[in-house]
Amino acid sequence: MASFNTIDDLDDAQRVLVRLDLNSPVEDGEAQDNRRFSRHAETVGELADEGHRVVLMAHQGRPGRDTFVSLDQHAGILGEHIDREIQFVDDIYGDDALDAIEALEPGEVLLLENTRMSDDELPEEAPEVKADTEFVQTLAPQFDAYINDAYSAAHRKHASLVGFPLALPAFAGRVMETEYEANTAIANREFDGQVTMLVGGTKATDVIGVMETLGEKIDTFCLGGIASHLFLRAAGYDVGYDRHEDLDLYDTQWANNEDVIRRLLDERRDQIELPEGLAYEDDGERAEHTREQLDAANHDYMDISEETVEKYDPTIRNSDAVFLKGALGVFEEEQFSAGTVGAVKAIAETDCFSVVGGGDTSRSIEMYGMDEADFGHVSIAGGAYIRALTGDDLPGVELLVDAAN
Ligand SMILES: Nc1ncnc2c1ncn2[C@@H]1O[C@H](COP(=O)(O)OP(=O)(O)OP(=O)(O)O)[C@@H](O)[C@H]1O
Ligand SMILES: O=C(O)[C@H](O)COP(=O)(O)O
Repeated sequence: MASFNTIDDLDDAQRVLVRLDLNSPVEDGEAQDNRRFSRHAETVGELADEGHRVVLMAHQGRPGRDTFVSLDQHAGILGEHIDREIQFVDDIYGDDALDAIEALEPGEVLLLENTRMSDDELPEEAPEVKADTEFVQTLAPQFDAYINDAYSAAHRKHASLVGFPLALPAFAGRVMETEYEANTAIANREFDGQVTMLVGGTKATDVIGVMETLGEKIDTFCLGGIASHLFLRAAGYDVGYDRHEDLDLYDTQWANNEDVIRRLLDERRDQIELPEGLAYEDDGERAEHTREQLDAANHDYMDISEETVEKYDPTIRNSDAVFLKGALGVFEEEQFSAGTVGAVKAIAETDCFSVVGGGDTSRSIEMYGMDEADFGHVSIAGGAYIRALTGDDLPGVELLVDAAN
């Protein structure tokens, strides 16, 4: 097990810069509370109680998406979880941010604006390049220590994740510690019987990219969400194309993954279960198309069909281990929840080891009245947890380990 320094190793009364992952669902412009807030509250509360001056960084959404919003609401939500005021400044490393940081008293907490509003945060680049950005070079001198608590974003090489560990003494927060331990232990575990992975969500690139490596470990992949549409497109069905100019869900991910999808269908076809059909909205009601009826130009497909739910059910129930990454449909709308809820309920009712991962996907457990105790591990990480399953290092974690050595 790799070792890094944790907040137990911090000196007293430090000025600390803490990277959280508060990336949340946004409905009608409003950030929704979710378990990322309650989990990070432990780290933030502890640092404030210890008398450190605490400055928080986090991202929200991706530029161009409707989830790409300010973090002003996040400060209030996190504050409720730690029962303490969290100040917010709509700036990242300009004068307003520096003044607010300077004015902090011991035990006070300040949240900076969405890191992805700085051009220096994205794209993914080497840590040395990120450490040299104005973002890191301006903020780092204001602090004694950098704490990374964002395990669920540790697979990204963004400035706030990989730049600061080269510029400041670096430590792991409580969420980083517990998620890293749980996910690494799971990645190293051997399972005897049937191992199934349910793959869905919108971030098809994250899941398809690791399916080839995981193909040695996983017996069956059951597909839903955007990944399933791209596999159906490769199989010749009329789905998996962008039809809204402002929403790039399919075509870029298709271009980035077409070769892998075709290779997987060629070499691992017997391990991959695809939807028999998909559901869409017709006059406010749920309606379904079989694969042959799919018609991408005229419909948004929001869930796997009922027949697909029935097909995946015995695969799940006959498994000794089940991993879920990404919702199988838009479960936030009840009429498109059948795929995700059907799968999650089957996992909960089966005597198997299970992991439900993903910031959004893990919300389906509370939303549909299920009990977290019925799952082996509920991770607030999605992309990072399946990357960890492949045994590959996560850049954000690697840098913490390097810092400790
Ligand atoms: N057919 C679909 N069309 C549009 N959205 C979908 C579809 N199927 C699933 N989704 C959405 O996918 C979202 C969850 O997947 P996402 O890829 O964002 O992963 P996540 O669980 O948040 O993991 P991570 O932590 O990696 O972001 C859900 O909010 C759900 O509404
Ligand atoms: O929600 C997540 O998985 C992390 O916050 C990373 O977000 P990203 O996939 O937009 O980089």
